[in-house]
Amino acid sequence: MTTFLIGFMGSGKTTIAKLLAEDFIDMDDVIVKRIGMPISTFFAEVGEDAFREIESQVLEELSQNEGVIATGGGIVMSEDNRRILGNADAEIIYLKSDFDTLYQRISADTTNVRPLFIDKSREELQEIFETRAPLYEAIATQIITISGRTPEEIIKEIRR
Ligand SMILES: Nc1ncnc2c1ncn2[C@@H]1O[C@H](COP(=O)(O)OP(=O)(O)OP(=O)(O)O)[C@@H](O)[C@H]1O
Ligand SMILES: O=C(O)C1=C[C@@H](O)[C@@H](O)[C@H](O)C1
Ligand SMILES: [Mg+2]
Repeated sequence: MTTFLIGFMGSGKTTIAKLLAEDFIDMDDVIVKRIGMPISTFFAEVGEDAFREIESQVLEELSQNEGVIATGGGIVMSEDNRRILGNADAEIIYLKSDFDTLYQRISADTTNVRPLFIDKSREELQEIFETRAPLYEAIATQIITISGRTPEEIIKEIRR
């Protein structure tokens, strides 16, 4: 069985995946290895479109895998990606949150500076969030509200 974690930047996909399975796969890490540079550098030097193509390719490959997979926050933007996720015999867990919580976390996370955080204003990022939110909801098989809850509380609910 495959478990995909989906959700906006900062929703805790990587954090929760790590707690669910030691040998989890983080799509962003797979992509960083493949492109040989940080995602923010790739966005600046090659562009977001090229990133999205690689992201789709990686998703296609990983959809054959077993185990826990943390996806990139933008995975739901492509119809192809949504089809791959929908066709995979997989659990798709949406880590749902309000925008303010996410923005606070993204701003505070100095170890992982997201390219969209650098490039966009708060208002632009909120617009992206509002476009994506219904897409995450639509493909999820389980929706977990994460605001105000610890990672331990969240994995307890996922396992229940
Ligand atoms: N339940 C939680 N409560 C408080 N802080 C959390 C929680 N889950 C994650 N965090 C913190 O929020 C930040 C973002 O978490 P994480 O990197 O796991 O998100 P992500 O969904 O993988 O983001 P991205 O899509 O950018 O990869 C980190 O600093 C992490 O420590
Ligand atoms: O939300 C997004 O569009 C992104 C989220 C990250 O996981 C990375 O995949 C990248 O920074 C793009
Ligand atoms: Mg992550």
